Amino acid sequence: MQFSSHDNTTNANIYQLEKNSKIYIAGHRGMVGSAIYRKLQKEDFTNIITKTSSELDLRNQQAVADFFSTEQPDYVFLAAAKVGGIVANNTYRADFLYENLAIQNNVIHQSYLTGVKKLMFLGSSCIYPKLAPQPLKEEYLLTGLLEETNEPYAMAKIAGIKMCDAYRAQYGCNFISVMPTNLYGYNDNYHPQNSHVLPALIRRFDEAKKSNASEVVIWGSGTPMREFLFADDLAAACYFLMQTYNEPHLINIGTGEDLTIKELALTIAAVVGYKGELNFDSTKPDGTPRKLMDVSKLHNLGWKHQIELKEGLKLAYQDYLSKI
Ligand SMILES: NC(=O)C1=CN([C@@H]2O[C@H](COP(=O)(O)OP(=O)(O)OC[C@H]3O[C@@H](n4cnc5c(N)ncnc54)[C@H](OP(=O)(O)O)[C@@H]3O)[C@@H](O)[C@H]2O)C=CC1
Ligand SMILES: C[C@H]1O[C@H](OP(=O)(O)OP(=O)(O)OC[C@H]2O[C@@H](n3cnc4c(=O)[nH]c(N)nc43)[C@H](O)[C@@H]2O)[C@@H](O)[C@@H](O)C1=O
Repeated sequence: MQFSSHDNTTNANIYQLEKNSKIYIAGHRGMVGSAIYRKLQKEDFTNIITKTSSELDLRNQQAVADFFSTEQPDYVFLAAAKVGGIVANNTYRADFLYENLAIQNNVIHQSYLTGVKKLMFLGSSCIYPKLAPQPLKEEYLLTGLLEETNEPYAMAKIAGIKMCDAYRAQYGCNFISVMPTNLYGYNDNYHPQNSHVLPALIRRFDEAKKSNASEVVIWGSGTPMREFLFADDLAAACYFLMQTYNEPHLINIGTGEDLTIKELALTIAAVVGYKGELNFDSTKPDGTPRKLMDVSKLHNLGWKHQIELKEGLKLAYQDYLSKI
């Protein structure tokens, strides 16, 4: 193992993923983790290890230490987290901060102790300042105040980025941080209150269509802008970066295209086949006015998304229908 200087530059040993490398996907039943699992299976990886949260609670320091010292994974995708939409983030503020810090502290530290060759930490676009210039460049991290509704979650994610960088700088660990934009896809969370906007509206429009409701409630003003990436595209980007990217700091993953929440609602209504009216509920928070990712760093490395929003929405709606 090489020792690094304190300037956070890349001094970690670089290894190549092998088809029989032991790969731990933390959070493999979630939307992102299951997409990464599918991708690795498709690429013929033969030694993927997984645990559900009831088999291994990643908040439990001793349990995580025992797991890592027994299993000794070579590579780790850290896709386990407490995740939710704007109201869940704002309501369960303590849980979002505590649980995410605990999970990432345990997994990152034990990965260091057991000599994991490379770890990928998944952050989120909410780490950027609420009113940062658009599109969001990686260097805008910590240049302004965060959006209030998800500040605890964002603080945990920022700590995760800094932790990966600190372990790289002090111990030469090849731990990388990727920042996905808002995601959707198979195995999404369709909870009426706690989910993100896209799955929430798929459900609400589908229920309204089936009950012949004359209107559908959309939270907030409908004017905030969001960018959406299909989770299987995200998994492909994670796989690409796990093979090719070995730098400190962070890298954005997104499409580089966004739309208003009203436009999103109208697009989902068309995919679902709902023909009634939209009713905007101004008692609900808007959150950040816009968070469009600058994806030039990722594009320059040679990766671009494949699944456009309309196509992804059809796939997500089919998945929703297959599960209700
Ligand atoms: N969804 C989105 O729009 C975005 C997500 N991200 C990031 O991507 C990552 C994955 O998110 P996503 O797939 O959507 O989330 P999900 O809620 O779909 O999945 C989260 C997974 O984490 C696991 N998990 C949660 N708590 C624990 C725990 N205490 N111990 C062990 N496992 C636990 C769950 O395991 P189990 O099923 O076994 O209970 C679950 O499978 C997160 O880091 C998130 O911050 C980033 C940007 C946007
Ligand atoms: C991924 C990202 O997700 C969260 O941030 P967010 O982007 O604000 O997430 P959201 O999907 O919940 O909302 C997007 C917009 O949509 C509006 N909106 C309309 N109607 C519904 C609705 O029915 N549900 C929800 N949730 N939002 C709705 C809502 O009012 C807001 O203006 C972070 O907390 C954090 O978790 C994070 O990193």
